[in-house]
Amino acid sequence: MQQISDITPLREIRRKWQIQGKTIAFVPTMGNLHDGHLNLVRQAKSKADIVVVSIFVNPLQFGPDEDLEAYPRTLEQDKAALQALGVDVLFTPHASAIYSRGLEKQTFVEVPGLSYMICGASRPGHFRGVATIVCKLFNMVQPNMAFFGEKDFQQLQVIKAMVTDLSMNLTIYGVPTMRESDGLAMSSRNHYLTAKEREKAPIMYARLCELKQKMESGRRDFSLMVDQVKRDLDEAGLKVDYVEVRSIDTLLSPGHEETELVILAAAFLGKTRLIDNIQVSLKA
Ligand SMILES: Nc1ncnc2c1ncn2[C@@H]1O[C@H](COP(=O)(O)OP(=O)(O)OP(=O)(O)O)[C@@H](O)[C@H]1O
Ligand SMILES: CC(C)(CO)[C@@H](O)C(=O)[O-]
Ligand code: BAL
Repeated sequence: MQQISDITPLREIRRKWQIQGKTIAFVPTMGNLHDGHLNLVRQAKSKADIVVVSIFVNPLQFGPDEDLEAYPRTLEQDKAALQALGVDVLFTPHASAIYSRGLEKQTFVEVPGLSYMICGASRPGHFRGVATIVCKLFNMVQPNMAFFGEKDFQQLQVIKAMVTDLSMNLTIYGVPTMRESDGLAMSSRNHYLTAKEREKAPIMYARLCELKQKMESGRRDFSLMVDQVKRDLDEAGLKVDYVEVRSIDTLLSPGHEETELVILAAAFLGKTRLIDNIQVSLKA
């Protein structure tokens, strides 16, 4: 595996692969890799000749009071894991090269609508930061396909909308969420949890699973059931940001006829913001 931090050598190797007729898969990350990330890499390897992974903790997607400084950085450990999986290139750009004119002057990409709701309402500017960095990374790596986790479901929808709206020439794959054995979605931010918080954390997914089951068995009083989930999480000591039932494609509130839904939730457990989601089909 080759580690590249500058854009020029990345473009050179990209040109070589192009001449050789190789297909290129890309997995963007912020590092501190766990099995959820590694599973994206495995999927990427199964579909393309070449796999490029990026590690870049993107300042543009963090709010002023968020955890940019504290975000776990574990490059050596990450490199060993990616090497073992047979990744071809690890791209680790520096912020000064990515945002060479400074964050304030940076041209940005914003996907309207989808970026302002749910997580976007709680984290203003977050999805603008995500869309901008992903667009820039796509321009640098020029992949044929890119892989994103369903754990960040709204992010996946924002990226798909950006790719469609800007006529980008690549395929986006969503990969199911990898979980710990007690159901907690794997996340780099789980490291912030104290031992006591870690014990409580699986309750969010457990309540989402129960809600899904009730919906699929015919109950249609979504808002009453959502309120109950919020109360349960609150009683368990989580500070709920949102629990929402949305249409899977648009992430808008579902109409009566819609059958393909997603339940999305975010809550603080101490200082840690946990997010999760589960897909629901009312057809069955
Ligand atoms: N448990 C998981 N299962 C599947 N994909 C995941 C999982 N966790 C993260 N990903 C995906 O990995 C990619 C990189 O995510 P990121 O580096 O932000 O990791 P993270 O663990 O989600 O960290 P964070 O704590 O910032 O949410 C994204 O596409 C994300 O959706
Ligand atoms: C897609 C991403 C790498 C962009 O910084 C980030 O939002 C993430 O890790 O999910
Ligand atoms: N996994 C999404 C990146 C973020 O929370 O900033």
